[in-house]
Amino acid sequence: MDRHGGTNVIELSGVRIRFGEVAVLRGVSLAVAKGEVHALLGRTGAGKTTLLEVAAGLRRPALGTARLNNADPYLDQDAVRRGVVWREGGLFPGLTVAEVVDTWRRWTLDPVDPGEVLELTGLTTLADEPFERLDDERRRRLDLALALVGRADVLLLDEPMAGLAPQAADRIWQVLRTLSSHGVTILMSTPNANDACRADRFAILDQGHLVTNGNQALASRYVA
Ligand SMILES: Nc1ncnc2c1ncn2[C@@H]1O[C@H](COP(=O)(O)OP(=O)(O)OP(=O)(O)O)[C@@H](O)[C@H]1O
Repeated sequence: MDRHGGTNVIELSGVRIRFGEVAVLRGVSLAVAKGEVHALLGRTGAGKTTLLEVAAGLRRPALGTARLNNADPYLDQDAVRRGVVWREGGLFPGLTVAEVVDTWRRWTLDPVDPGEVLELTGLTTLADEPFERLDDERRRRLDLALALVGRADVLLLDEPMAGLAPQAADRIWQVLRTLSSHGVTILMSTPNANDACRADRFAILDQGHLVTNGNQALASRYVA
């Protein structure tokens, strides 16, 4: 049971993935409760993106199971509204922030009101700004806004603070906390021990194994 009295939204059990001779995930189990922010801490190449791909239903484990709201995310794309943000977001040149959101909404069934996503991500005052003028941190917030357009219940975020200065990373954390307080479940990867320690819980991915219930002392050994 999670802290909202429901079951876990994300559940991975014994997940194994191998690329040729290389075993990247060697039996990884992980559960994330509704409204929880869960970090995956690991060095470059540890397999964090691969794990997020499994949770997003983009990759099927050779062994083990993945469940989002009790459904297989690979087979049942509609069981849960998921928003996924990879490190290289792809957007539309020449548009303002509001136009980017509007364009995205046209591709989405039953999209959220644009004002709502801009407010949740703190972009309301930047609605008329050409998105190319946004700095890295605001671009990340726009990526989050787009991920939310489809009423995502689950966000899978690949290194959402990568390359940001501490103050800019704080701003992203504020947005994640707002989303979590609205019941959005978040699984994010990070190579940064400090960010991992700011999540509700974190787990360390090391040599294909997940060390759950990571603590701060353990995390500091894994700083990238
Ligand atoms: N499609 C693929 N084919 C072969 N090897 C792959 C493939 N995708 C990833 N890998 C390898 O699997 C390992 C884990 O990659 P992954 O991208 O999941 O790690 P990561 O923890 O996200 O690291 P990074 O921060 O570098 O992205 C790496 O050694 C990578 O080279």
